[in-house]
Amino acid sequence: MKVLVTDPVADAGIETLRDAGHEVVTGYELEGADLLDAVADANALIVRSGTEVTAEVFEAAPELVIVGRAGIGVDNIDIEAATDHGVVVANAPEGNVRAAAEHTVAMTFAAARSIPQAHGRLKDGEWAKGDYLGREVNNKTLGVVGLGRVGQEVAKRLDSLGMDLVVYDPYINEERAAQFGAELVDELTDCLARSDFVTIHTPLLPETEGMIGAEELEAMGDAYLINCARGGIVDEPALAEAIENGPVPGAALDVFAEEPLPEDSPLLDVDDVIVTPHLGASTEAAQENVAVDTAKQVLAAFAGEPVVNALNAPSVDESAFPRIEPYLDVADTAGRIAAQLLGERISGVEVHYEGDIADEKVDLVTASALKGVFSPLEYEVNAVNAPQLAEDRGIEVTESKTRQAEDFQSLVTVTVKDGDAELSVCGTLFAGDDPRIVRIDGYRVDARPYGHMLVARNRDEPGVIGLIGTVLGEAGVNIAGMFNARETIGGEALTVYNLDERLPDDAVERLLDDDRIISVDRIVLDDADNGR
Ligand SMILES: NC(=O)c1ccc[n+]([C@@H]2O[C@H](COP(=O)([O-])OP(=O)(O)OC[C@H]3O[C@@H](n4cnc5c(N)ncnc54)[C@H](O)[C@@H]3O)[C@@H](O)[C@H]2O)c1
Ligand SMILES: O=C(O)[C@H](O)COP(=O)(O)O
Repeated sequence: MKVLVTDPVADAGIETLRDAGHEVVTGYELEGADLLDAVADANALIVRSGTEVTAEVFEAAPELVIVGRAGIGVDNIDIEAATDHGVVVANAPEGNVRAAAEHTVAMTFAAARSIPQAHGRLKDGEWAKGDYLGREVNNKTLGVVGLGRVGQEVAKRLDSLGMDLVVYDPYINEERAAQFGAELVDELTDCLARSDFVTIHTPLLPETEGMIGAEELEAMGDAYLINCARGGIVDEPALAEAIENGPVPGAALDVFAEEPLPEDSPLLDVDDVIVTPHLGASTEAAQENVAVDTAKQVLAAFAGEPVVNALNAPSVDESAFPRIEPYLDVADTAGRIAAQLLGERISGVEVHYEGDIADEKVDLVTASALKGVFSPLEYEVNAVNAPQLAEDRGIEVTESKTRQAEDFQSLVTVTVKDGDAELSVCGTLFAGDDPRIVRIDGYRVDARPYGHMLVARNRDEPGVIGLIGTVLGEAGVNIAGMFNARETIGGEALTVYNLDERLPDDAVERLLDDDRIISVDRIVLDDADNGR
C-alpha cells in the first residue's frame, strides 16, 4: 500500500508503516495540483494541520482508504466529503494533549509576566525592569472555555498553582466540572466576566467560529486571553482593538485564522500580544505519540480492522471485534442477495440480530449489511459511506435484536423493502467461521455464499430439477452445489445453485420459457465480476 505524508511527522510513525511493508512517500507542503497528483494512487494520507484535505482531494484519490490526522484538530479535513467517498478519517486525540496543556500554561505565564517582551528588550541592551509589573496566577480565576482533554489538563495544572476555576462547556455536567475543582456556568459571558485569565479549548466548529468577539472581549474586562486551540474561534481584529483600546490587558496566541504566517492579522503589530507559530503539539514525545498512533490506525484500516479513533465510521469496540468480524461478511452477503432478489427500488432495510450476536454492538455489522444492499447498485460503497448513502437516499434503516435464536447460535437477517414488497435473507456461521445462507424469502436453505449463485423458483413438480440441470449442462455451466426447498408438496419450491460461472442470458430465457419455472435470479457475490 502507498502512504502519502504531507506534513512533517515523527520518524517513528513512518518506520511503523515501512516495517509493516508499506511504501511511505513524504511530500511536505504539497498543495494545489501537486497534492492532487501525489494523492492519485495513495491508499492512505497522513496530515497534520498544514494540509487542507478538501473534497477535491478525495475526488482525486480513488484508492484512498484512510486519512490519518497526526494530532487532534480535524478542521482542515472535509469529513463529509471523506464519508461520501467511503474514506475513514481518524485522528490521534491523546498523544499531544499534555504538550498542548503545558504550552498553554507556559503561554499563561508568558502573558502574565510579559516574558517575551522583557526578553526582547534586554537582548536589545535595555534593562526595562521598571516597565513590567506582572500578575500572579495564585488566587486568581481561570476561565476555561471547553473542558475536554486539553482543557482538563490545563485545569489540573493551573488548579495546583492556586487558581480558582470557572468553566463554560455546554456539553458537560456540573459533576464533571467538579471533578476538576471547577464551577460550571451556563453563560459564556458569565465565565469570561469572572476570570482573570481565559483559556480557550474548544474545537473550531461552525458553532465556535468567532465565539470570542467584541462583546465577549468587553465581558472579559481586565482578563488575559490565552488561545492554544484554533484560530478562527477568536475574532482577531476585535481582539487587537480590545487590547489596544481596552479593556483586555493582553493575549497569548498559538493559533491563527490564517496559517502559516498570519501576515494580515492585526495582532502581530500589538505589543501586548504574545505569539508562537502553532507550537502546542511540538514536543518530541507528543510528535512520536501521534505519529505512531496514526500509523497504527492506518495499518488497522489496511487490515480491515477497527480504526479506534475513526471519526466517520461506525464505532466498534476493539475487544469485541473478533466476535463480530465473521458476521460482517455474513451481513454483507445477506444484503447483496436480498437486494438482487428484490430487484426493485429499495426504500427500507431492516437488519435483525438473533442469539449471541444480539449481545454485541452491531453498528458495523449493520453498516456491512447496507454495504451489501448497495453493492449491486454503487461502485464505491463501503461500511463507511453506506449509512450515509442510506440517509441521502431517504432509505429507512432499522435494527432490531432478540436474544433467542431458534436453531442457530447467531442469526443475521437482512430484509429489503419497497412499499409492500419485501424480501428477507438470513445468514449464520456454522462452526463459528463457515458462512451459510439459511433462509431466503422464508424458504429454509443451506447455501454457501460465494461467486455466482442462481436462485430459481419453480412449481414443485417432477422433472423440474432435471430440466434446470440439462439447461445448465447444455450452456456449459458447472453446478458446484445445490439446495432445494419447498413449502408444500406440489406447491412452490426454491432452489439455490452455486455455479462456477455466470449463467448466459439465453439459458435464463430457456428456463423461463418453461411454465413450471416461476423466476430465475442470477446473484453475484464477487465485486470483481458483477456484470458491470
Ligand atoms: N495548539 C496546538 O498545537 C493544539 C494541540 C492540541 C489540541 N489543540 C486544539 O485544542 C482544542 C481542544 O482539543 P481537545 O483534545 O481538548 O478537544 P476535546 O474534543 O477533547 O474537547 C473539546 C471540548 O470543547 C467543548 N465544546 C464544544 N463546543 C463548545 C462550545 N460551543 N462552547 C464551549 N465548549 C465547547 C466540548 O464539549 C469538549 O469538552 C482543539 O481545537 C484542538 O484542535 C491545539
Ligand atoms: O490539533 C492539534 O493536534 C494541534 O493543533 C497540533 O497541530 P499540528 O499537528 O499541526 O502541530
